[in-house]
Amino acid sequence: MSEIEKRQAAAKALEEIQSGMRIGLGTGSTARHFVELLGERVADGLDCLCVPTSEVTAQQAASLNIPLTNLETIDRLDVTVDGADEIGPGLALIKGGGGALLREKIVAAASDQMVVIADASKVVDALGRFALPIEVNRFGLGATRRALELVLSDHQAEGALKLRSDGAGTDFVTDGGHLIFDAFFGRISAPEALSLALLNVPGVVQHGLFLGLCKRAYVATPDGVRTLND
Ligand SMILES: O=C[C@H](O)[C@H](O)[C@H](O)COP(=O)(O)O
Repeated sequence: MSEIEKRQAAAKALEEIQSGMRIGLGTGSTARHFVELLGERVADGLDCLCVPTSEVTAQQAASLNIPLTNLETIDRLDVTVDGADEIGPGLALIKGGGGALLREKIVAAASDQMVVIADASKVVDALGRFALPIEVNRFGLGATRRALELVLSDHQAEGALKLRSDGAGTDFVTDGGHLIFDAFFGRISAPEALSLALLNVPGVVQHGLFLGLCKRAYVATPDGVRTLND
């Protein structure tokens, strides 16, 4: 996806933002454009209060003087704008390619609406081509891995579990201090059942299937931005 298309999708989502709104700020290269554009509106006098979904987004937003708060101080958000790794039927999503899935899901669930911004390559007929991130507690990692392997086998995963590395030979650690397994399914035919099975593993903190959360997606194509509704 070109940066131009990411920005076009972000600009479309920005049209939904009105003064006084409480906004969840997503994470990733597409959400980054939204935060940048929101920062311009704030500089022009827009009144808003935002909850970031990662330390990276918090730093970006703070650098743009976007007013930030948290979910202890406020109960609900009007809207969350975030990217996605895959957008499947019914606007079911895979998220967490950047490791922010836990905070992203907490913030999306506390929002009246979740709006996703992406390019057309993210839209799929069935979820699972992108590896599903599964955030796990470090304690009991071997036991969690074995339990997850059973879940993968029950759900006909095409590949193995892979503990995410940070690229420098050490484990990737999330903002919450957890680790991530990436699970290669190929095709997820029963997302709801898979979600429940994963959450049933004691060491699993959260997974990157976002089901029933996204209300609208703005998908940038070379011919313009398409709107998908759930
Ligand atoms: O953990 C990261 C998030 O779920 C991102 O929103 C997702 O990976 C999409 O990122 P990008 O916009 O960079 O493709």
